[in-house]
Amino acid sequence: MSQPEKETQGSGEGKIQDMAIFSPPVVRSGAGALNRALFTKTINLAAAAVNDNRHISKYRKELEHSKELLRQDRLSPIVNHPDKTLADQGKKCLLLSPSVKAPEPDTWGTALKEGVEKKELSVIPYELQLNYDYWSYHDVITSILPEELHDDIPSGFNTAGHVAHMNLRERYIPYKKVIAELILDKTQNIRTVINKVDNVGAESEFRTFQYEVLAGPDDMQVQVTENNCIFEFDYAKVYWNSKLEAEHRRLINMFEPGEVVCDVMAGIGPFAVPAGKKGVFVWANDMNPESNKYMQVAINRNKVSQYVHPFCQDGRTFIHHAADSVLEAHNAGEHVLMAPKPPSRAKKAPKPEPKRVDIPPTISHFVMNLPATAIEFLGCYRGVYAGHEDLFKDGKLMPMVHVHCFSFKADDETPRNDICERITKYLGFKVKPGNPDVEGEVAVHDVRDVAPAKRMFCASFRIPREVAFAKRG
Ligand SMILES: C[S@@+](CC[C@H](N)C(=O)[O-])C[C@H]1O[C@@H](n2cnc3c(N)ncnc32)[C@H](O)[C@@H]1O
Repeated sequence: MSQPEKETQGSGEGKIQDMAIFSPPVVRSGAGALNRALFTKTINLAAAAVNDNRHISKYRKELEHSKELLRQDRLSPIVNHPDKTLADQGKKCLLLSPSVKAPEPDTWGTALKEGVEKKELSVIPYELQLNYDYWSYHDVITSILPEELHDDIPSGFNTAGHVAHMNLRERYIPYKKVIAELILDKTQNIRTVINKVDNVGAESEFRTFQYEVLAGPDDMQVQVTENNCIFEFDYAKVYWNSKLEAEHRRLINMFEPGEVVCDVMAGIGPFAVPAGKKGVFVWANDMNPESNKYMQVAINRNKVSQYVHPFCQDGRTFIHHAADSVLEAHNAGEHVLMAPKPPSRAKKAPKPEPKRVDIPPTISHFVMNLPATAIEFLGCYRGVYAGHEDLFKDGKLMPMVHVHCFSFKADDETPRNDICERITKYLGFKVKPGNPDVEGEVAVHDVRDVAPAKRMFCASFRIPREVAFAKRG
């Protein structure tokens, strides 16, 4: 087993080599448990003992300027004097670069020499103690993993509240416990580390995954804040991806207060709940009963129940159902009363009336974030407004669909053309890349990388009139 290392300074080494003395001991102790004690190291340096503390900042500046001061991440160059009696009197030292040797005045620069001549400084040896807490995740893991695994060190993970979710590659599996403990130690607010267990074909229709707990308690009940809303949920039972926050915000920014949005695969409501908070009516559906349950929790927690209506249906049937039930709600005069801003105390103005906001008759946006298959649901828009041409007269725009999907990673038009071909096939209407406000044209937004050759996109287009007003089958 490797032992804690004691490193001494070589002489006449280059700067890069000097700084290598700050790397952690190499501890290739295998895949077992993380032995933090092995990461203790003593580094022999020189220090400038400052005789009068009033001179500290002057010499700190001068030695920094002459590059004799130690500059090392996460280390302050000002330390207590190594002599306990002097330290108790408050005496301080400035740590010096490894190229300065205490017993060799010819390694001292002018600032140091002048300070010594004036008897304001003395150059002394200094044993710097570093331990496990000092080194970063990357430092420690590099010293544990064998060199052949250094090319692709696992460093990224998804988080959901206090849970770090890894997707470790096969060759790092023997080190999974060590990696997880390190992540726990070196990442603030992480209490549990899990690894996705790859069972071919086991990916659930609700986009949840099988996992194994690598470190910390098996506690998947998490709380996250996204787009100013709080979500509490069981990460083992519902879909959540913190990397989608910007995409959620991008679409939410397109929704206007008082419009209706239909989120066909809403999950626990990361589009719906913040949209509701800005006064958008949302028909929010998810087929997973657990998502529906936690969406209700988020609706209550964020006080958006007037605006966000949760449903638990198959998205395929929900598209027609939503269009019909929004129209019914409108016809029934459903509305919200918005509390007015309280009048300023100075003015004795009468209390303003609450503002009435009616549910409009039609849906302005449909959101479909189920990238693996949502395009295949597009046939369900056929007849969504059958017999309701009147609702879209006088220049009223047709609803906009935002459908998420995967395609190839390429700098040219290939992914856009591929997506439009698939939309054409499932919508039953010829579309091409272009301006989403023009019938038959689609704007394709590049959302994020998901795999080396695969990206996630969002295709936005208005439902063609021929599709929306077709007879229902
Ligand atoms: C990728 S997640 C997206 C959830 C949410 N929109 C978000 O951005 O986090 C897809 C969701 O679709 C739901 N789902 C899967 N099949 C469905 C279906 N046929 N109808 C409605 N929802 C479905 C899953 O339960 C899951 O919550």
